[in-house]
Amino acid sequence: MLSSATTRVAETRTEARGCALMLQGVGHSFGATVALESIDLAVARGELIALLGPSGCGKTTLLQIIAGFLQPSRGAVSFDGVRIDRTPANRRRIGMVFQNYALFPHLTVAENVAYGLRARKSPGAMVKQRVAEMLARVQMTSFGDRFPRQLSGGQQQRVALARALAIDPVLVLLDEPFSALDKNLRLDMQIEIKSLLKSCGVTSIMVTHDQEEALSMADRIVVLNKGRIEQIDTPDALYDAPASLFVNGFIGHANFLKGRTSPQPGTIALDAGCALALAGTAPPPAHRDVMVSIRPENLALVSDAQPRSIAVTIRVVMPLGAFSVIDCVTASGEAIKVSQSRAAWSGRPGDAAWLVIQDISKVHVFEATTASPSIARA
Ligand SMILES: Nc1ncnc2c1ncn2[C@@H]1O[C@H](COP(=O)(O)OP(=O)(O)OP(=O)(O)O)[C@@H](O)[C@H]1O
Repeated sequence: MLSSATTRVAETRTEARGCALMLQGVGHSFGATVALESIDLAVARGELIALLGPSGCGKTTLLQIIAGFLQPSRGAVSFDGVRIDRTPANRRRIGMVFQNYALFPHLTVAENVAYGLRARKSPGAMVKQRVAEMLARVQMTSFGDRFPRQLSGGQQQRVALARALAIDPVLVLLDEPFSALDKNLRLDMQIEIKSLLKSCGVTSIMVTHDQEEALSMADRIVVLNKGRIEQIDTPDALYDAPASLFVNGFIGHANFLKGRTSPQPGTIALDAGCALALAGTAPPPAHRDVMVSIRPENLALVSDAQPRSIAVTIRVVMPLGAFSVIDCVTASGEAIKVSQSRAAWSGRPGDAAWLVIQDISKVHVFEATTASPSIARA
């Protein structure tokens, strides 16, 4: 009979075989600074993962550990079930795309793409064929003889990706890949690079502090905060069911209103002066201070009081094309933003109005007092 330790090792190997990259208890400290606590993450083959979080949360440290530029202080990194945390970076077959592209300025586009293959001593004919293949893939065939300085930001980005993919990597790591591009080009490049990575079927991990970028690109997002994982989920699940107040505030826009749970199960008295009847099956306990999160698009402004509506005064109306963002204030002094079709609201600053919650099941309630608030879904 197997001991429990042996069984656990066997289970771990089986789990590891089912995914491309596995991090188990990975932590890192720079002297007294704990950059990463204990990260557990399993990435499936072909998956595109975004590491998302505010400045200093440990994204770059984690990426460097995966790339092999940094040895973790604790834990194990495996690829296809094999430990790689002692494998040097140049033997991991990982393609990197950096923030500033990091193309070699003295090499042509074709030589840049060929660089990793030549470093691996691939035969000349094979290098030539692979470079042509990669340049065609990123639609840069006619740019092979140019130097990086003769390219636009978007074109340099494509070359950087072609160079990363040329070595037929098991993993592609992208470090803030769009931050040097202007806003208009950024969305086009996000679409292009996502479809390229997906068509190659390569497993990819992208670091970003831009939540919209993570939401639009990734299959799953790892939200990091102070060196710890707050939540790993699909973009939709993170938006619709945030596991903590931090995730709720970090992903998308949210209004947070103070309130207190009433003795009747599932009822909350808002400081803003109305009572909410929650729709979920797990209401928070009675007599607790709570934070109620309501997304701006889950509110509608109306000009007459309705049952369970929140009385507000309009402060600012910001027309944003088809939609307007309307900034209001409650009688208790709390600010609330509403996102509403421009045609649906014609009020002006100073007007009294009422807010109606559109879908109570999309309202989230967090206990206000704990450092790591537990969620009670409305
Ligand atoms: N070489 C280093 N020496 C000491 N502390 C470091 C070093 N590198 C990072 N840190 C610290 O480790 C923590 C995590 O840093 P890291 O660069 O991984 O964060 P990040 O999420 O990538 O931040 P940013 O988005 O600003 O790049 C921070 O507190 C940072 O100050």
